[in-house]
Amino acid sequence: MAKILISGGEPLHGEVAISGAKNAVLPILAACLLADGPVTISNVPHLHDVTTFIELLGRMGVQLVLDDRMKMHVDPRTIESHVAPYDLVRTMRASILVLGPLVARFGEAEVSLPGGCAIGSRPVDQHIRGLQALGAEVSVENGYIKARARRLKGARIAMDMVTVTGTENILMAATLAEGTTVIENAAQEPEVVDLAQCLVAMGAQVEGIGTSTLVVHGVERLHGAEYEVLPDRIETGTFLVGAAMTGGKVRARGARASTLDAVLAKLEEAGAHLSTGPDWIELDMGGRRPKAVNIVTAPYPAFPTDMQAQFTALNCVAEGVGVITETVFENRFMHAHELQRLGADIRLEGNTAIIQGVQRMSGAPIMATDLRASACLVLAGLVAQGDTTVDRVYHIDRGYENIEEKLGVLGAKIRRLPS
Ligand SMILES: CC(=O)N[C@H]1[C@@H](OP(=O)(O)OP(=O)(O)OC[C@H]2O[C@@H](n3ccc(=O)[nH]c3=O)[C@H](O)[C@@H]2O)O[C@H](CO)[C@@H](O)[C@@H]1O
Ligand SMILES: C=C(OP(=O)(O)O)C(=O)O
Repeated sequence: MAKILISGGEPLHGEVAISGAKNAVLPILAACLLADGPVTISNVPHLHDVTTFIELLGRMGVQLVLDDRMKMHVDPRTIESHVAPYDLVRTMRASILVLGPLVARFGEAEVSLPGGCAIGSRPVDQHIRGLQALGAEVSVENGYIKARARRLKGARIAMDMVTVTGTENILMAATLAEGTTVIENAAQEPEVVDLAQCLVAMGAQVEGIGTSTLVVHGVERLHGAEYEVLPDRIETGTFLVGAAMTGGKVRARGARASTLDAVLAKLEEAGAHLSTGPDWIELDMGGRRPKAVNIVTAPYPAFPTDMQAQFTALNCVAEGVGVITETVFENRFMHAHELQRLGADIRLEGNTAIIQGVQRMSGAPIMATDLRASACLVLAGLVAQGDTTVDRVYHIDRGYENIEEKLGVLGAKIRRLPS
């Protein structure tokens, strides 16, 4: 298994280009199943999850071509299978996003249950309940969700909790339903907004985009379109935290500050000087040590759970005590044990981590357990004295494009060790 080796101690300095958002491009690729013509997607990030999604759509018969300008041309007209098999779904939860589009457009879908993963049990009951409310017959047999419907019918659906992919699945399904669907307690994440805007570009009628109530007036058909994926706010936040932890100065180019309010507020609280423009964010730490910050994760617009691990790493070397409370996933502190191996002072109490910042951490071999945990460990390696090797970095390739190259350009001493 490939590892990443980091020799800590170099402040990050310079400019880094932000890629398209993983959590936006995946639902947008799923939305292509709804169209009756080709869709062209630009700003597609080169990520392992994107490759897996392309393989999934390809197995269904969808034609996908990446041109020399990094635009993805998706032609769903050749689809011949409505099955998402276990071997692909198990490697990527987002595969569940084909469920709504398949049943809405083709009247049937068979999608493997994604199952639990490292950060929590992650059930899909809300996806199933929402489709049933739209009139689909849904059963779970032999590990597969099987859904059927002649044509979905609009309904009022109140989600029991805010779920990002749950909202996305129901939103996509509702675009081709007969009549109007109201989704209450909908997720407001920027990636949900991006998907909704892409659906509108394909001819969908959606009101309330960006609010907790989405109103979808079903249409007979969706057509092909061109759409540019929004920049990745979590990748952006990760580089900014890296700059803050190392006392450096980094400009994230192609970033959208409006999607990062809660994260930028915490970076300012940590002592960073921030400036923003229409498509960039610059963080200047001026060589200072960050101050510890308290964080409570929650659905957007509150602080994102996908940035929790990175701020846990920041608190490890900050001045003072930081308390981090994780309210979205029940098992998202596995990085804490690995950070302790570097000398971090962390006490876990249920869903809370109490972190006493230390003057310095020291390099050690550590192991990534999930995507954002691996990013957090790489950040910790940037400030730990000596060499840190992060094992199981396949997790990081799911969601970060060329992370070691991008950090290398910013001055980090980092390289990938082949397996
Ligand atoms: C591909 C993608 O976009 N992934 C993101 C998405 O994951 P994902 O969409 O899977 O996460 P959800 O928003 O659905 O999960 C939020 C909470 O709701 C629970 N839940 C969810 C659905 C359901 O049917 N039943 C249920 O109980 C989950 O277990 C969790 O505790 O949002 C998460 C929360 O912002 C992010 O961390 C992930 O990066
Ligand atoms: C948890 C994440 O992704 P996924 O939902 O695909 O597992 C993430 O992006 O941090």
